Amino acid sequence: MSDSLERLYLAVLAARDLDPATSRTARLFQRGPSKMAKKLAEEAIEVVIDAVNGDAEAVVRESADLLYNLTVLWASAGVRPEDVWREMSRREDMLGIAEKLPKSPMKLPKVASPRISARRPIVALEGRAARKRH
Ligand SMILES: N=c1c2ncn([C@@H]3O[C@H](COP(=O)(O)OP(=O)(O)OP(=O)(O)O)[C@@H](O)[C@H]3O)c2ncn1[C@@H]1O[C@H](COP(=O)(O)O)[C@@H](O)[C@H]1O
Repeated sequence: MSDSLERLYLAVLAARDLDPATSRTARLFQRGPSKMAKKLAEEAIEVVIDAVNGDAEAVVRESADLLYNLTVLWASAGVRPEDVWREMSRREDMLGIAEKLPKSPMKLPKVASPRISARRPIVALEGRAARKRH
């Protein structure tokens, strides 16, 4: 999936300077981040509604629209796909999303693999405020 998103991101960057009269992407760049954010939010709501209605095919279509609008907003914000992949890897290295850690401190295996010993100590996060202490 990341390959598809990276190809789309490059296509969005290339379309930024096209004629807004013929390119939706160029039109979104012309109208700015608030319009991009509005479109992204609209697509997210469309995905939610279709999912609640159990319309899997519509969820697929709207998810593609959502990802398109997300890559446009990334480009506008100067965020690259690899920046997001790096953050996702960082979370994966912390044994999954921090909020999902067990409440008690993790007992790491006696013979830790190099990757585990290099990891920061794993602690349960009480909630969002705790996450700010990173
Ligand atoms: N991947 C996409 C892509 N996905 C979705 N969309 C557009 O986003 C729309 C979905 O959002 P909406 O449902 O809100 O669209 P809408 O119902 O027409 O409503 P409005 O946005 O017009 O208000 C679709 O109708 C598509 O026109 C896309 N438009 C462009 N791309 C790619 O972006 C690149 C640049 O294309 P251009 O923008 O055409 O230059 C190319 O690689 C394209 O394949």
